[in-house]
Amino acid sequence: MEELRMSDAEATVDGGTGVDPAGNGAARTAGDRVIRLSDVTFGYTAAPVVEDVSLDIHDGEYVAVVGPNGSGKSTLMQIMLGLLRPDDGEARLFGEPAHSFDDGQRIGYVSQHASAAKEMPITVREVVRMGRFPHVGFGRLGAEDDRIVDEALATVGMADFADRRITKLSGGQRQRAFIARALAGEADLLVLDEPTVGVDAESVEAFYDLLESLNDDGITVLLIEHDLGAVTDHAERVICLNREVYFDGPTAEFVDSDALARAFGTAVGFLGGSEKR
Ligand SMILES: Nc1ncnc2c1ncn2[C@@H]1O[C@H](COP(=O)(O)OP(=O)(O)OP(=O)(O)O)[C@@H](O)[C@H]1O
Repeated sequence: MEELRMSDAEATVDGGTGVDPAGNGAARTAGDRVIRLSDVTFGYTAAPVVEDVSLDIHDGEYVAVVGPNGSGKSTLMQIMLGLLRPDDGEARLFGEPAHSFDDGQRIGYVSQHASAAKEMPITVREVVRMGRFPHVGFGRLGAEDDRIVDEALATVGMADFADRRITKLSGGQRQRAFIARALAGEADLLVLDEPTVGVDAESVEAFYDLLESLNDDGITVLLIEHDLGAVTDHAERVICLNREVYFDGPTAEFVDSDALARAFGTAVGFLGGSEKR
């Protein structure tokens, strides 16, 4: 899937109950809810691949979605972002029905497939400048936009690579460039679908350190991840999915639970550090 950019609308929040099934963010209010799924069921055919999922994700959280291959993680993500509409139940994004949400500047999307931009003969700076396009329409970028682009490049440690072609970067550098594009767009929700597939181990660590520091700065991070070590090292909350939600709560509790084994239908142990399973 391509990077997702939506347009500009004042975020509204529902006046919901603030119910927090995961027990996360108990002190938070309904006002800072980013995503709400209520009894969501979806199937590409008659058989559901996501069934009866209810959860809230709040502003500033760092949430990882884990589960076996084909367990519905990407589908769930697309429902959250309004790209797929539930057959039953409701998905809300920044308080609006997800399918009609159109605020491109609020969401940055990075996947292992990254973007068609990675094949294009353009520089890192040009990729990052794309993040400003929703802000200036078809107009030209001004000095303030360039300042924001430079700041985004510096934040992800890519200032020295600004004039390098995106095709000449390593996988980890390329993902940093796409994060910078999201930052330049002033996204406050970063959605990442297995962003480090094909990225070398050292860069993976640095990449997760970067995500953590962005999260510390207040950006909400929602991550689909196969690397359970990265999840346990970095995410504060885990949603374990296999069609249904098997676990939704703090990472430390997930590690001690049998949710993973139940979701995978087999005994699965945690691997340390950033080892892959
Ligand atoms: N566009 C589609 N049309 C029909 N079936 C689909 C489509 N996309 C996914 N599926 C099926 O839906 C199920 C869930 O797929 P999904 O990609 O959401 O799982 P996932 O957990 O993200 O998988 P992976 O970890 O392998 O990427 C799978 O059985 C998959 O084959």
